[in-house]
Amino acid sequence: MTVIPIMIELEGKRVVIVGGGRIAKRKLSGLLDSGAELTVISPVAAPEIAEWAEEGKINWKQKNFEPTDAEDAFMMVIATDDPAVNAEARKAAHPHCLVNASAEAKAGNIHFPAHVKRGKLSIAVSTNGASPMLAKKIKQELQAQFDESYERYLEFLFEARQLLKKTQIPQNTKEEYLRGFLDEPFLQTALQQETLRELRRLVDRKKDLE
Ligand SMILES: C[C@@]1(CC(=O)O)c2cc3[nH]c(cc4nc(cc5[nH]c(cc(n2)[C@H]1CCC(=O)O)[C@@](C)(CC(=O)O)[C@@H]5CCC(=O)O)C(CC(=O)O)=C4CCC(=O)O)c(CCC(=O)O)c3CC(=O)O
Ligand SMILES: NC(=O)C1=CN([C@@H]2O[C@H](COP(=O)(O)OP(=O)(O)OC[C@H]3O[C@@H](n4cnc5c(N)ncnc54)[C@H](O)[C@@H]3O)[C@@H](O)[C@H]2O)C=CC1
Repeated sequence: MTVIPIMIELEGKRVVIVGGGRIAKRKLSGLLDSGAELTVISPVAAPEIAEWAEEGKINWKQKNFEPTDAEDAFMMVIATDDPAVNAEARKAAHPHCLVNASAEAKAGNIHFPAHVKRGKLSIAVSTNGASPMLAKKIKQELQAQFDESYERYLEFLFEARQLLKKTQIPQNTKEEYLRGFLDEPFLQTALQQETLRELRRLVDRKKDLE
């Protein structure tokens, strides 16, 4: 059996986090910007979780987990320090629910990979639970290799590709351009801006011909 990496949109989806400790906080911090409807079930929670609840970013139900808390959950993150509670929560999950069992790599049906995000670029590293620490180490190496400048670079690549699509340049030439943009010098803002200006001119010329 092998695991398949996917990117997932959680906007408006109900995500239930069981437990409110260090691990629940870490998983939540990666979920806050997803637009998901986040609910934490835990009698006690880390200060940051309490703050997020006060700010209205999440719901915090200050109580022990009960099976009804799993109702309608699209995803569950199970992260209490009590194996019996974790097992109860897993059992309560709907068969179609995405379940992250943080305390047992073999249980559940999704893992969170270590994640480098640079704007539109995402690099996820997974060891399938063999060594989360190696995943973290590789993430740190990738963070150094793909520094913050990649965020702007991805915006450039996106815009340049959209503009190219609007020109009348033949497909194989378009692909040559796109490949060219992957060369090192295009990481520089000046060249990015100059290229976008030229592409905009090409698009305008096409409009003039129409
Ligand atoms: C299966 C998985 C399920 C899941 O959580 O999704 C899982 C499971 C478990 N982790 C455990 C321990 C640790 N996990 C970390 C760190 C991270 N763990 C993450 C993911 C995953 N951990 C998923 C597989 C990822 C993969 O390998 O592909 C990362 C990558 C992402 C994230 O957490 O978002 C994040 C790095 C964050 C970053 O990038 O900075 C550290 C180090 C640290 O905290 O610094 C330790 C202590 C050292 C050690 O034990 O190795 C234990 C034992 C618990 C116990 O002792 O009871 C289990 C349970 C088990 O092994 O059964
Ligand atoms: N996946 C990962 O990356 C890692 C997972 N772990 C595992 O995650 C588990 C949790 O670790 P931490 O967050 O550090 O523990 P923690 O002690 O900081 O937090 C445990 C939380 O569970 C809550 N809890 C206890 N009983 C509950 C109940 N009946 N209903 C709802 N909530 C309840 C507590 O209120 C507390 O907020 C550990 O047992 C460990 O096995 C540990 C390290 C890394």
